Amino acid sequence: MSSSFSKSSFVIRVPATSANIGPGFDVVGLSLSLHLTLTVTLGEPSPILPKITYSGEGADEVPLDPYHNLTTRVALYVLRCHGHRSFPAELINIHADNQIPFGRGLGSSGAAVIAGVVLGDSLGKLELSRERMLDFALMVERHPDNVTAALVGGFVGSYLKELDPQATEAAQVPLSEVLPEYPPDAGEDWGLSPPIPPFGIGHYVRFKWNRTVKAVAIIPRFELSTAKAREVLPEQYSRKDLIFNMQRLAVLTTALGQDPPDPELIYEAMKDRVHQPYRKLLIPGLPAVTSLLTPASHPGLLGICLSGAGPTILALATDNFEAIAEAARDIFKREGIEVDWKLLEVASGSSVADR
Ligand SMILES: Nc1ncnc2c1ncn2[C@@H]1O[C@H](COP(=O)(O)OP(=O)(O)OP(=O)(O)O)[C@@H](O)[C@H]1O
Ligand SMILES: N[C@@H](CCO)C(=O)O
Repeated sequence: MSSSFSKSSFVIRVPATSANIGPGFDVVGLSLSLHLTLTVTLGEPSPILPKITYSGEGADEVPLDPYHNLTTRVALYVLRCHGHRSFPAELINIHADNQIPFGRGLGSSGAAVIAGVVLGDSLGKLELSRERMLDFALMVERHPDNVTAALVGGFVGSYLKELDPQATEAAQVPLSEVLPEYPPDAGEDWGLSPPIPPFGIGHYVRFKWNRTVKAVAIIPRFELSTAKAREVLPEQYSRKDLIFNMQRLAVLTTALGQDPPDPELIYEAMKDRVHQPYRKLLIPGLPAVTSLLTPASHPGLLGICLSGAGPTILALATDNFEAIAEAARDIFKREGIEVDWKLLEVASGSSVADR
């Protein structure tokens, strides 16, 4: 990932992601072909704060003040950790064009965070490694599945490393210290002592992916915040349920790379007992969609699950995409829920390019 400041304009592109893929709660993520694209314009140094313009998903609700927008707040965090007091004076405009719907389980916040880390890296000419970028992202979004897949692309598994007590404390500082209220009150200095991430918070590996497998995203027309969808989960699980998920996850990570893919194996391996059963209360139609659509009823279907924290449903398939999506639409309709659907490919990770 290159970052040069001699460019007058550059473009950052970050994909959507689907986390969990059934049993891999907070562990696996898949990058998908919807993007958050930032076009960054540099010019003559100016004391005026950079202007943010925005189009696409979330345009009616996203803050355009660089001190309040998630992406620019994260960029400022990265810059502050490297001795910069504020945005560079040469930063004139950031245009964000976003295809990733907010609060639907397609990793919009993870993409915004990764875009911010990459932006901070480029503006500060930091040349951070991907591993170090992940450390910064994990100080903001603390489950690694979405941000890792958005950063590196593909079908990815990740874990948070067990750090020594001092580093553990450093990695767990409250979010309000990582992304403080900006700007400071008049006369106050926000200083140059933001919480620096420890090194190596997250580790990841990319699994094989069979390119004939596509993702049908069935997207209900309502938002569900990740925070709300995590609140309904229990603190503890039975041994039986954990073994159920681990057995399936171990099979799934290899099964989705095999050629040809085995629908019987994958369908069962995408079942989950750790998060989906609890989230059905927030997503009417979820149990019906994940149980009534099968490879027998819809040839080409491989498996079906909740995408991230929901409410989007992800169907992995090699064929029959429209019939799968329309069948899911009918089930949601019975619950009074309208949906949109998109056929998506597995995408590359985040990138920076000259304009
Ligand atoms: N491009 C963006 N720019 C600024 N803020 C964003 C952007 N995208 C998302 N956000 C913020 O993230 C929030 C959505 O995050 P949330 O974690 O609830 O859902 P999600 O990331 O879409 O879903 P999931 O984490 O389940 O995949 C939005 O309401 C908004 O505040
Ligand atoms: N693993 C996370 C992904 C959502 O960001 C969850 O399911 O809550």
